[in-house]
Amino acid sequence: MYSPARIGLFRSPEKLYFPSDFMDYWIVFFLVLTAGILLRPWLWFWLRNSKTKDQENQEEKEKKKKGLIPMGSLGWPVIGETLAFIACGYSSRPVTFMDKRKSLYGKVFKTNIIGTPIIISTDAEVNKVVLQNHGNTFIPAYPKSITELLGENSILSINGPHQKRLHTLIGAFLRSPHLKERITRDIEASVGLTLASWSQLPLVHVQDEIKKMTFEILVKVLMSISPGEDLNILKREFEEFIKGLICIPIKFPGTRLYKSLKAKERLIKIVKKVVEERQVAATSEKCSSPANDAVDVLLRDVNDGGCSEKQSQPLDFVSGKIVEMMIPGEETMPTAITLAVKFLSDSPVALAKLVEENMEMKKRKMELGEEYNWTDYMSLSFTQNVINETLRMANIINGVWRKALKDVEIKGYLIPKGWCVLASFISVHMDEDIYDNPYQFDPWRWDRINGSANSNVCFTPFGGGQRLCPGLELSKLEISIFLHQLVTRYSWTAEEDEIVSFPTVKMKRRLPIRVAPVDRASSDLT
Ligand code: HEM
Repeated sequence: MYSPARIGLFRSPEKLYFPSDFMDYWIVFFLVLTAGILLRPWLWFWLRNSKTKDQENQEEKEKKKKGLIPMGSLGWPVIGETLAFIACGYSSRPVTFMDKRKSLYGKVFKTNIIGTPIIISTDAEVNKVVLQNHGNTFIPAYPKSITELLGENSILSINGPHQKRLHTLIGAFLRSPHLKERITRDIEASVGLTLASWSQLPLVHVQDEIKKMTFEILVKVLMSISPGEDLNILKREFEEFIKGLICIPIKFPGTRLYKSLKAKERLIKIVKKVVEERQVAATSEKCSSPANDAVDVLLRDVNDGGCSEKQSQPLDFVSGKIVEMMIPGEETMPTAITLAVKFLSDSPVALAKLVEENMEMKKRKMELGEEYNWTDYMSLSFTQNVINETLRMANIINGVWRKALKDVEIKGYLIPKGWCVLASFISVHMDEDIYDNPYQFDPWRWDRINGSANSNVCFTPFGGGQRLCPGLELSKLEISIFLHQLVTRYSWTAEEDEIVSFPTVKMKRRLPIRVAPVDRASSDLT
């Protein structure tokens, strides 16, 4: 509140009557007016100037932002550069799309695919930052049909602490020596029966036939179901379900998406029966032994109060997660094995070395009268080189799509909020500045590359960072066992075939081969 005493400087204390107060007001008014008149030009200039500076800063920021957005072309309205992208996918060099733009705009560029403006990174370090995802800036971005089929709480699309928790839980189980020891016997049995049946057939299409085996092993790991009628029904429903992963996202009776969603409901029902039986057994016996399968792992977690927000329907939650975990393993494993057979069929020198290494171990084991341990398979260094080289060249998951939740700057490139980024693994795997003769199947290159393949930012067939594939070690073990039995007990001849990369990696003719048993122990190794 105004108090005349505060301006006592302008009056004597004895003149404290109304006109004096009135004068005080006048003096203040006069001073303010004078100051206002004198300061006005300066104020006007200052305000005008500072406004311009704000604008300038804003403009500067926008300019800088624009300058940082990677260069590139968004192509035609709506379709963007989709046609060129798909055409390259169907060719024998799917990476041509990226290579062409890389040479025009640099390692990170923008484009537009299927109506989505997207930044593609062919730079291993940028990919690493995207995969590490510190600060949870990126979320997975899938086509609409996939998000519809997965549901919003799927392990493949959730983020933050729940994703981390589930990832750690599943990863710890899939990497555990207990599982690997136990599953080694199951894998050996499945591979043995599969190869024996192949040798009875005049012609085998590896890509189709191997799926029975890999699915059988996957289901064993996830819920301990053995071959039989239940497994056959499960397989049928699962195949119907995944047909809709890449389809037009229209959902009404008769459409592909609708049929797949119905198959998912039936699939969850079958899995839930297994989960319910296991829950009954779990409550009747106190279990302290290590988990035998993923159902055990998830049930124990929900019973211990984990994943608290899903506690209202814990058995539905567990069943849903089991079905979701079938997706990443179902297609990738058969493709990896099929392409290993393809590359070895075309590389007799590498095959001879593989036979030699595996026969040495087989003879040693026979002499000692020992069973194989999972570590025996993983210790075969050339076999591991063959697997790494297969995964590098096969590019089964050619990259991952993410969406930026805010503006992110990586290595001087800006990924604006709301944009998608494709971290392209295939571009790095086939980059001749990183790998000499990248199109040549050369397992020996892994001896020349310093450091482990598992910690190499230029080698990411299993992704990396927060979402690194939890099935990595299990996959390598399964492929090792398959290759061991194939090359130590059988020989094969493959018919001509080609790899196609769109929409997923496949053999054009499903890789037809003829398999025959051989007794290598008593014959020459080559
Ligand atoms: C050669 C075989 C395989 C390849 C090449 C492969 C590749 C990948 C890749 C690249 C990712 C990361 C996806 C992303 O970042 O968005 C991933 C995630 C995943 N994979 Fe695999 N995978 C293989 C086998 C398996 C198997 C056998 C299983 C299960 C037993 C499995 C389970 C998973 C799961 C659950 C995730 C999601 C992890 C998460 O988002 O937290 N994968 N896989």
